[in-house]
Amino acid sequence: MTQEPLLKAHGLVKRYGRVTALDQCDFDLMPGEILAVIGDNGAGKSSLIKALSGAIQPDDGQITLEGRPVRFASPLDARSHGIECVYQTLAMSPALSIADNMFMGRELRKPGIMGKWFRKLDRPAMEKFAREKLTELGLMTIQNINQTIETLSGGQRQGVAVARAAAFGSKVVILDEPTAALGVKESRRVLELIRDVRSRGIPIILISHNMPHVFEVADRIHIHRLGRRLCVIKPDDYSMSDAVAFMTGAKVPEEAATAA
Ligand SMILES: Nc1ncnc2c1ncn2[C@@H]1O[C@H](COP(=O)(O)OP(=O)(O)OP(=O)(O)O)[C@@H](O)[C@H]1O
Repeated sequence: MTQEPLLKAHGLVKRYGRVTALDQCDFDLMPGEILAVIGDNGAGKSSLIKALSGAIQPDDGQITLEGRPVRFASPLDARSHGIECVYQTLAMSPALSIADNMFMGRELRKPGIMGKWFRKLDRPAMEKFAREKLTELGLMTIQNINQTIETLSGGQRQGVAVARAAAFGSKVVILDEPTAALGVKESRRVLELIRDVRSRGIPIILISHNMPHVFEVADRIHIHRLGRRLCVIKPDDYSMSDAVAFMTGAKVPEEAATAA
């Protein structure tokens, strides 16, 4: 029995004035896989993940989640469908604690008769949840859940952002260049974390320019070129230099690879 894609897009178009960022772009993410998205600068990778995570609305095309058509009005809307995106900027508040950053807009509040915004934060419950999620992903090298984000290393910050996405992103986690600003050891930890998230059954879309990282963790690689999916390859079938040659147009993939 062939598996159906969990998240699928067909014919996505996004124009910014005279620039066509997405040009009839197709996409599919299978359940439980790590799918890398690679492409040259300006190829349209960010536009694709923004469309899939509700940050922009495509001008044309369809997105389906678990076989049902969806149209995300905002990132919040995509989140409510279980799609979490960790952008390069991480969107964290440096002066707030790890626990506070895990929630950000989804804080747990104590019970009461008043409206949500008037009830006190349930700090013990938030700290417990944050501790559990970080422990689940083996991230408890962080000593204190009340430590502020600004006191963490780059890798630990990225870890908290990934843990937050994995904790709330029940269906899909999208990571935009998660190892870009990190050293060798920290990158390694984040790659392990990505595998841990997959082992919990959550598929990951990984946007990266780092070919060794992509080839190390990806199950499949979506190669993006000139606003559309050029082909999908499996890391075992091609070399990194083949992938770069496809990305830049120096080499044309044979037909068979598009069905990978
Ligand atoms: N908000 C915007 N306004 C105008 N043009 C935009 C906007 N966002 C993206 N573009 C253009 O759309 C095209 C695709 O950009 P996009 O950021 O999606 O590419 P990318 O593959 O993610 O690039 P990079 O790897 O450099 O981040 C580029 O030509 C870019 O200049």
